[in-house]
Amino acid sequence: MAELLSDGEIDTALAGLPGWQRAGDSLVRTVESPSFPEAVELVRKVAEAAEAANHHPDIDIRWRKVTYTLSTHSAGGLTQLDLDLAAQIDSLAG
Ligand SMILES: C[C@H](O)[C@H](O)[C@H]1CNC2=NC(N)=NC(=O)C2=N1
Repeated sequence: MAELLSDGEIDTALAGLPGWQRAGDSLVRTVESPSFPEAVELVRKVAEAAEAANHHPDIDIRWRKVTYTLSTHSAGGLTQLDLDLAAQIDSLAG
């Protein structure tokens, strides 16, 4: 099982993930797309990446704004799996 990250490790990682904020045991980013179909298309790509990694975000779709919430539920907090998925979402979101 992936190991929980320390507060220091999370702070260091967040310095390189400017769109993301920590909210307790989660990382959160809201991505605004130009339109609803484009927002859903991004969700589809994120879903593909998440399924390939077997690590899944919570996703809240509100018109063209989508909020991704990352946490490793089995570990009860943040792990490297969440940092990796955050970086993947960033690269898909552009
Ligand atoms: C059995 C399977 O490995 C687990 O249920 C996976 C699936 N996706 C997951 N996603 C996330 N975010 N946390 C998990 O603990 C998790 N567990």
